[in-house]
Amino acid sequence: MKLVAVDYLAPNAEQAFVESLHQTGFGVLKNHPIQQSLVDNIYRRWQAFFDSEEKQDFLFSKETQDGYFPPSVSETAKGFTVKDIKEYFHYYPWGRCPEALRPQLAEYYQQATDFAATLLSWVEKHSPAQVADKYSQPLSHMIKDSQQTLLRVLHYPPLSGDEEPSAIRAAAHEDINLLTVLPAANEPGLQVKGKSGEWIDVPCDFGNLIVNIGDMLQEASGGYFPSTTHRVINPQGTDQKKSRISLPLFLHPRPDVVLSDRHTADSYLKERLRELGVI
Ligand SMILES: O=C(O)CCC(=O)C(=O)O
Ligand SMILES: [Fe+2]
Repeated sequence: MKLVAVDYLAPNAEQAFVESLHQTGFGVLKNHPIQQSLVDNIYRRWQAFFDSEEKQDFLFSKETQDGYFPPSVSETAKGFTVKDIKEYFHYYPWGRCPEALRPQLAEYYQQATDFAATLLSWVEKHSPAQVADKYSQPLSHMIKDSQQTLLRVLHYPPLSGDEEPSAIRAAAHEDINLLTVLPAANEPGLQVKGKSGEWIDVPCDFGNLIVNIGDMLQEASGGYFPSTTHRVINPQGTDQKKSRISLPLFLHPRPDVVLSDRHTADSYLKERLRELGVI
């Protein structure tokens, strides 16, 4: 299995991108319309936030799940017992955020959500008819006016050497949501699991946009679009001293959206969050 960046401006971009999502659960886009200077700026300013003690003033709320999640409470992936080596901030337009950082994050959230709606319309248009028949409404409508779409600012701190031996930055997992949109991080490390169990580096050239299928779209498409396992590995050598920042946007349907015979978005999300131990 190989992941190749699709040129957003190429005439066959839509088909090539959706085919990559079908084959691998991942699609990588270059020359896409999301403003790279905005992403750069967010990486820089949030690095300063994570380096400061100000973050303690924005501790997350267990009820609403917005705010700062310190390393001591960060996730343990399904099936693992050791916590990931990361801290993160959950941004929702209605949630807590340092005011000085809000305008940029709000702007990115809007741009990336709008672009995701376009990508979902590509997915729908290029789904085989028997797959598209399963969608309870157009995919791009499922996320319209959703209050659940989550922008996560992730900071993987430099390694100190006294991490638990088996801990990694993000243990192998699948995303819960419909679709994830992720600008290439400022350092490598993201890998996706291939069909024969091999780990493949996601092309992380600065400026690439990485898109992956989440469990909810796998559910809604009857498995045609696979929610592929991925992870973030630890850096080696002198790179151990470097932080890594990434910015996944997890597109969530409104809670009442029907995904399948078994699940609405809400019932699905609750089941998965309980498994993760965060609710
Ligand atoms: O940091 C990354 O590159 C990916 C993060 C990720 O997979 C996640 O938070 O679900
Ligand atoms: Fe993920």
